[in-house]
Amino acid sequence: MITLNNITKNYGTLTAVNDISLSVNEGEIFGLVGPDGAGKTTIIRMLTGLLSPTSGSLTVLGAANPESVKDHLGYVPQKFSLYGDLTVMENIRVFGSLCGQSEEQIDDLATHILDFTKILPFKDRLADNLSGGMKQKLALAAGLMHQPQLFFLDEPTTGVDPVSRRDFWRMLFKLNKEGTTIFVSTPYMDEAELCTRIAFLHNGRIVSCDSPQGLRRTYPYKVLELKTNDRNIKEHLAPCPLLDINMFGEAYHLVVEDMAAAVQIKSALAAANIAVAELEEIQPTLEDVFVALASEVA
Ligand SMILES: Nc1ncnc2c1ncn2[C@@H]1O[C@H](COP(=O)(O)OP(=O)(O)OP(=O)(O)O)[C@@H](O)[C@H]1O
Repeated sequence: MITLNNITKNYGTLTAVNDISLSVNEGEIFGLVGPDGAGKTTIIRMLTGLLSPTSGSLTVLGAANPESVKDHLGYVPQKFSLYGDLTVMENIRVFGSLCGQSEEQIDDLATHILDFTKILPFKDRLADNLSGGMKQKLALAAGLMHQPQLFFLDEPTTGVDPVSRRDFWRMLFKLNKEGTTIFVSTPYMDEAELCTRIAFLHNGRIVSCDSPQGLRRTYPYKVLELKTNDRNIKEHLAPCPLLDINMFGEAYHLVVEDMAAAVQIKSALAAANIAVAELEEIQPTLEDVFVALASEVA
């Protein structure tokens, strides 16, 4: 469905995408995962034909020029521009008319898609008056007016509340089950978990590409989860052989070479009179994996 061969994109002297190669198969939900500025938007814009690579080659649905297959591609850009002074239905009709369909076809399809994206009850509401989550659903609906074979979504849930994000992903799963291949970028590791395969992007390079389970298997360290209310843990554990400490919600993830470090950690905590609710080995999260991979290449 997609191949990228040694793709580089420079903006002046800045290399935004650096010698990237990957392929995406039909039926996948492929995630491009990385922090702000990693190069996600640039890659999606090259794959949708909006930007040309500086060097390297690519194919999308078998075509070297994505422009030539654009009727089969859907694209929800990161900054989707809705017509705020038009209603939901009017916005959708605009996108339908760009696909060269008759008015009747557009109305039938729009009703079906607005129903699918659960915004049909709001079809007469001005886009400006939609909540953030509903705006994203409208963006998804607009992208679907193409009935795409391959659907690109650039950080579609950034800034959307957790419930709407879950709702949004349910729709992506359903679309995927119905045969649409999905290529989605996200900075969220919980969304990365939902993809069939992900490419971790860091400073324009792919640092690893595999299924979430495969990436976890490559993790070379152990992670101990420490639950405590104390917020000076880094200080107390300074003498211990820790590779890294990161906060995850209310807990700390302590990265260690091997479990022998646990004994030292426990005695350092006891010496500092720290009440520990829990200290146990856990499976590394994708965020643990990403942090380790990113620091290897930094
Ligand atoms: N038109 C441009 N001109 C110059 N630099 C650019 C341009 N577009 C992007 N960049 C730079 O290229 C790098 C990659 O940007 P890109 O938008 O692709 O990353 P991203 O992973 O999508 O991040 P974000 O979520 O912040 O958009 C960044 O350093 C960005 O500042």
